[in-house]
Amino acid sequence: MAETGAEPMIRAVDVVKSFTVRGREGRRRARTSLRAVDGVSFTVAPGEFVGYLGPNGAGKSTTIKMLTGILTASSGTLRVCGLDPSRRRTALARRIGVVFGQRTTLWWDLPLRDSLALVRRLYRVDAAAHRERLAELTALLELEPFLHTPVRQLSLGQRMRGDLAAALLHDPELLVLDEPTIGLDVVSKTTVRDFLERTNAERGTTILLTTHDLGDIERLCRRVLIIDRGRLAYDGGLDELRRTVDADRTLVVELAEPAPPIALGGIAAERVEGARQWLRVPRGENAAALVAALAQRHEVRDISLREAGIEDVLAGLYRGDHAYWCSGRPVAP
Ligand SMILES: Nc1ncnc2c1ncn2[C@@H]1O[C@H](COP(=O)(O)OP(=O)(O)OP(=O)(O)O)[C@@H](O)[C@H]1O
Repeated sequence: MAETGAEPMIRAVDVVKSFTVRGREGRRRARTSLRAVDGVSFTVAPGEFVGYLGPNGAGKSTTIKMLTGILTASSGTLRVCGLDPSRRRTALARRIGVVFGQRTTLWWDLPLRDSLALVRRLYRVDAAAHRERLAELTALLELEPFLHTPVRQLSLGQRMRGDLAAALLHDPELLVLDEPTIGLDVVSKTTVRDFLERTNAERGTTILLTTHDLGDIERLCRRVLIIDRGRLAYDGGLDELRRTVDADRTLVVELAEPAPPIALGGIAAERVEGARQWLRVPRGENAAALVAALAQRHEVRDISLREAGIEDVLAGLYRGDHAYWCSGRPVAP
């Protein structure tokens, strides 16, 4: 992370959240303690756009609930905008915006416009400032066509745009998003991503984004934090992550005619479709030598080498393909 002299927007030091889980041990009822977040430390500087990633059940939502004061940490230190979230929840609410993609904070039966007016009162936003900000958000998020529609009649994409407006009406310093593009179609996703990018770049709003959407990650997150089984496993840039993991590449070969699966040394075709074959090139393997050997043995029409995308990198990490991943130690960016 680029450290600045400023106070971090988020500071987490050795944060733990344990839950008591009821289960059975043989025929006995038993209570066990589950560490959903297990000693997580990181900082986020003002103006950063950070992805908070990890497989299902990794501890992302639990972290977000602690950051926003919904849950109290079992131990460790947490400061958001310099405040302890669980003790200063109301003060913090005026300085942050939160959007949960799976549920709305808007009033179900009210038209969107009235819902947003109520948000103004909750956050005690001055009427003139509200008018100005609402006009701006209405234009950016294209809310006009459905401002007078009750929230319950809005499509998912319209509702998400309404929720984003509600979260940003009081011009918060930090925006925390939990799966904001879940279930949205391509056009709505693009609108939401464009909007988030602009909000971060032009207003300097710090954004922490939890998502499983690879498009969100590639498009928006310069830095990612990856959590697995409650532990922080990576903190650094997306490009460094690709390089650190050095995931396998794929050679796509178009032969002159269909042939049985190619086998060259230890490398075999993983997929065959007509004359086209896909070969996984392991890390450290010399792709040029492989191409030369292929050309000697087969009549090749076309060949291309596909670098691992972020999808391959994350899939490898989540599968536990990489040693450091299982150790749970942070990897230096
Ligand atoms: N209130 C709770 N009581 C007991 N266990 C909980 C509670 N909330 C979460 N957990 C457990 O804590 C772990 C982390 O859950 P969390 O919801 O933070 O994961 P997540 O990374 O957000 O997952 P997903 O991507 O599936 O939303 C899981 O094992 C979950 O079952």
